[in-house]
Amino acid sequence: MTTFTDFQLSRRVQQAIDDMGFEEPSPIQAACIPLVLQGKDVIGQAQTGTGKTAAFGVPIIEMMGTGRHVQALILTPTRELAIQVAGELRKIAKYARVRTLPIYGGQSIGHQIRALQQGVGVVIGTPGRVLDHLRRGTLKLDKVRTVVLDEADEMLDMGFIEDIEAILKETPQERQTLLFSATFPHEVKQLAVRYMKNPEHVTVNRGEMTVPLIDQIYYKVLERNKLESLCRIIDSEDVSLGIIFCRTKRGVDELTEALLSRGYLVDGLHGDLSQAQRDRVMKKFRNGDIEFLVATDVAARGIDVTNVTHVINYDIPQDPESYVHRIGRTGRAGRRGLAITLVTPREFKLLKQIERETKAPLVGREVPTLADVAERVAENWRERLRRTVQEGGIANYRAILGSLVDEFDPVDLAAAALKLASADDLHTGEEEDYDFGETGASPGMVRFFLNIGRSANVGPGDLVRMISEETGIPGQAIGKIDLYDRFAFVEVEEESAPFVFEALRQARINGLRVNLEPARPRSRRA
Ligand SMILES: Nc1ncnc2c1ncn2[C@@H]1O[C@H](COP(=O)(O)OP(=O)(O)OP(=O)(O)O)[C@@H](O)[C@H]1O
Ligand SMILES: [Mg+2]
Repeated sequence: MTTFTDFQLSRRVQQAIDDMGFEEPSPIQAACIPLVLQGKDVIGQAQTGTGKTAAFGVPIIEMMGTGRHVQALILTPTRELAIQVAGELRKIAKYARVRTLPIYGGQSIGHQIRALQQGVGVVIGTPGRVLDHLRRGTLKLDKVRTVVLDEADEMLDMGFIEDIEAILKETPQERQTLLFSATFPHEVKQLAVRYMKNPEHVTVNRGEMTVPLIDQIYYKVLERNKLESLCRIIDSEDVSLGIIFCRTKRGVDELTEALLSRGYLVDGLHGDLSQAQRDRVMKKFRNGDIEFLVATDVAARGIDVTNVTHVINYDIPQDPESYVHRIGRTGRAGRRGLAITLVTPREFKLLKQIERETKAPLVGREVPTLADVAERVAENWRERLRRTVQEGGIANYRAILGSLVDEFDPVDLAAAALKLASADDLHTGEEEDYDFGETGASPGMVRFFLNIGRSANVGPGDLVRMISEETGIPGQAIGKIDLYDRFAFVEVEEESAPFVFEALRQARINGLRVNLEPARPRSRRA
């Protein structure tokens, strides 16, 4: 087993590592630190939350020479990540007297210029702002020894590649180049080699892209019930801190509003906010002042906040890499985490693709019914009562009950107190829920009425195939089909019913408009 002392680091750096509480190097650190110290170019791939930052940060600080020029440049895709990586490097450099500085858009450039003029050893920046400084002549990279692309596959992707090339041109040819990420699509590795000299490839946990400590589940949801489904899921989970990912900035704003108005403690983060707002939101999140951060993919990569117990993909990620990074915001540094993905019928194919490419063990679950949620909430209250009785300190409250104990049944009194204490939190009656009711179908099946218009030449086999293609559910899940001239009755398994219903409601099979409804849909309120 490797220990940090095996690297024979200077006392200043070793002491800082001890202060950070790192007892032994993680596998990616064990493999990369010696290589980087030898001056090698490295492509380092390891799962999310396994210490890649220190894998390059420790040797960079260790190798720092004297002089007031920039010796190392670290590029990150987002401002929040630049700030965070700078923070980690500052800790490693605590005794080494190395100045580190994050430079990123949205922050006063004058402030950054003054800081740069004082002499900075390690610059951590986003490409746009780094280029800005290069053009103004306020940043010189001609003596840089080491360049790191953190989240390298993202940095070498369309959005950044031109900027990266322009920045690399300003650095010496003989520089050391380090690339790190949890994901490296094959094409990126091929491209990356162009900027490197005989790079060493370090891959930890080959073949497993996601972290085993993260449980991965998905819920099939209907587009129109998505918000309600999300709320039920959150209500039935014991969340201490979570991130909810949306596809668009507008989606973030809308969901943040909707959750706030339902009384959840949330705030939103995306690229259209001012830097001051972004800083405020991140601070609230890191302090645990909010329960959920609602964010675009701006928070998907690299962000390290301890105690994130839940990551929820409200909108399914558009590619497997994004999935890996998003869910990697939980389950970090050996902790457990839960990743939840909501999938609408149209997105089912995407889910299958993610499952295939990440080999992610995704388990499907049913959205909790209101009764399920109510039971979970009730159980939480029972647990709180149990704890309060056991912990004691309630003698004064007993006294307050006074003569009530003679007038009423103690259980009635307790129930009344619970009613007051829980406010609206506890649901005691039955409520509206999704219910297809009795539809005269075979056991375990739900029967749909399908209006197929004037498509006289569609046979039962065609229908099964089309439904299966459109929804991604296997043909076996589709039962008896009664085909008439312009309509059909179709049976599907009960658990797939809402799903199939939604998919087919929107579908235009073979250019024909399809109207579908449960043979007898109804909702009830007791
Ligand atoms: N050797 C270590 N021992 C204990 N904790 C560590 C060690 N190395 C790093 N950590 C901690 O683990 C957490 C995750 O580290 P880091 O952010 O570097 O992960 P990462 O591999 O870069 O993840 P991502 O792919 O999400 O960017 C951090 O809080 C970091 O301080
Ligand atoms: Mg990282």
